[in-house]
Amino acid sequence: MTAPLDNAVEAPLPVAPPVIRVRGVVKRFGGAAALKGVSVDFRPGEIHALMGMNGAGKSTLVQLLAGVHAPDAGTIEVGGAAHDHLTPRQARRLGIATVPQRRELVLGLTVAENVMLGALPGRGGFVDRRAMRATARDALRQLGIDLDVDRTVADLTVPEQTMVEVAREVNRGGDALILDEPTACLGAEDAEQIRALVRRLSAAGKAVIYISHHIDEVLGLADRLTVLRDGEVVAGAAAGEMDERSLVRAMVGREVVSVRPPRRAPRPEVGLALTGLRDGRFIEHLDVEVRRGEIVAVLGPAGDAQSRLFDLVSGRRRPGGGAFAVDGRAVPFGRVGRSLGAGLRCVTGDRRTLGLVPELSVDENVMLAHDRLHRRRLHFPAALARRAAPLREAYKVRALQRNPAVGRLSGGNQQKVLLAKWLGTDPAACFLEEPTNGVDVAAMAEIHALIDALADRGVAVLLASSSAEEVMRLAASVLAVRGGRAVAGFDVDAVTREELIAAVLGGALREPQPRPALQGDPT
Ligand SMILES: Nc1ncnc2c1ncn2[C@@H]1O[C@H](COP(=O)(O)OP(=O)(O)OP(=O)(O)O)[C@@H](O)[C@H]1O
Repeated sequence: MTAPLDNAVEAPLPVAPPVIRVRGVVKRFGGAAALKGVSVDFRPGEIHALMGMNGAGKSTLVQLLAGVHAPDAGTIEVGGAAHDHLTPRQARRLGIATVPQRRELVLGLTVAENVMLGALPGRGGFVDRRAMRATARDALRQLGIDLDVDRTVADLTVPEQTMVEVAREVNRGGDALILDEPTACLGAEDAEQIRALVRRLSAAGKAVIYISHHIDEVLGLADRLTVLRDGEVVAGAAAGEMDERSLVRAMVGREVVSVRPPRRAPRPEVGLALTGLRDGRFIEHLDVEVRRGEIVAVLGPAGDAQSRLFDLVSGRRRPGGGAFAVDGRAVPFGRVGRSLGAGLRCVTGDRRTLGLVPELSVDENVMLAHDRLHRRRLHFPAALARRAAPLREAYKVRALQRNPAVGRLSGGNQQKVLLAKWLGTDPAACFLEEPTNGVDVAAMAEIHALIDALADRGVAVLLASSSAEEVMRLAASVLAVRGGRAVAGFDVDAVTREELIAAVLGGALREPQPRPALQGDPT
């Protein structure tokens, strides 16, 4: 997007003045600073990536821009006027629009109605549907989005829904668009559609503020990078001036190396067995056997069988047929208590709605499963804190306050709480759905090491993932699924990443995550 910088040879190209200038902003939560004097400029026509580890302050910064929080010090200058804080309404009026990770659309309404939400054209007290459809069509066309405006939003794919939301924000006058991990959990093709839209936004002169943990993606997309660490800007550069290594170093403060331990021979006992599993729609037929001490992966395109498998194995839904057993004992489907009693722990990939209770504290969430299993009802805060402390430490849960509501943690730290909650309960077998969703490069290496340690302790680990890198890092064998049916089985040491991707669906797997350098001897 921007011309390569070669200041030594040529005079720098004129750069557009910033649409937003952030100067020295400080934000404290309960006395602890999430942002410690951050200054950064966002320019029109520029894709500006905000990078940083979990809890670095990225979301807090964009929340100040969107008027969700007020800074404790510093200013936000928009279009030349300085503000010591913005309200959400002001931010929107000034053209700052946010497209959060979770879609904010009315699913039962059409594309046109959603694009025009809040600005429906009226005639004689009625909505002028013709004008509404025409304006929506035009708004989509201007962004190069090819969608039928009469379709119901519930029927759209996830990337199509993201596009509708972006179109709505631009139609409402958004000049600076904040996109928070818009490609998280998307397959490669869907993610590319979103990136193409982002490029069109910047070509149309919009300032794009892009939060992502995907290093490859950011290096290929962004014009400018700002790295936050512990609430401070530690690097700011044109994208061409940083590579994967310098970016990881800036984010983490050191190199990140993931050590893959030699794979131990699993024990002979089968810890978890799924036989002939089918649910009529997402899973056609699945047989999987995981021995104690083994990690077996089910690799499929993002959104394919993984979450349905979680629903079936965890007891949320009953399948159309099949059987499952833990440690050789049959467990009835749909009976959460029975499968917990048998020693199976299932960790959802949807921490927000299924995994955690956002209003409860970190300690309460960490101990929730434990206390349920041991039928504990009384919670004396000091005792709870004492019991939660070793798990918080093992899973490196970081928060500004000692024990905030879990909903206040950064996304990656919420993921660590979820893993601690279930895996700290001494499982015989576990099912992990996308366990490193939204975590940073360092946390990913730590979580992978914790999963290795589970297998070392003899736990049977079934991993459902849409990341070829992740399954190659963790599993000994991989079952590739496509359309809910197992299409091939692989020994990880005898397959390449490309072969895995080809088996699943020619590139529809999750985007490569930040990749810690790998050390170790996969025997
Ligand atoms: N409302 C809040 N109350 C208390 N602490 C908060 C609140 N919002 C954020 N924090 C804390 O501020 C710090 C920065 O969080 P933030 O969500 O900005 O990080 P992030 O860089 O977006 O991380 P991630 O990549 O995990 O999403 C974290 O320690 C978080 O727990």
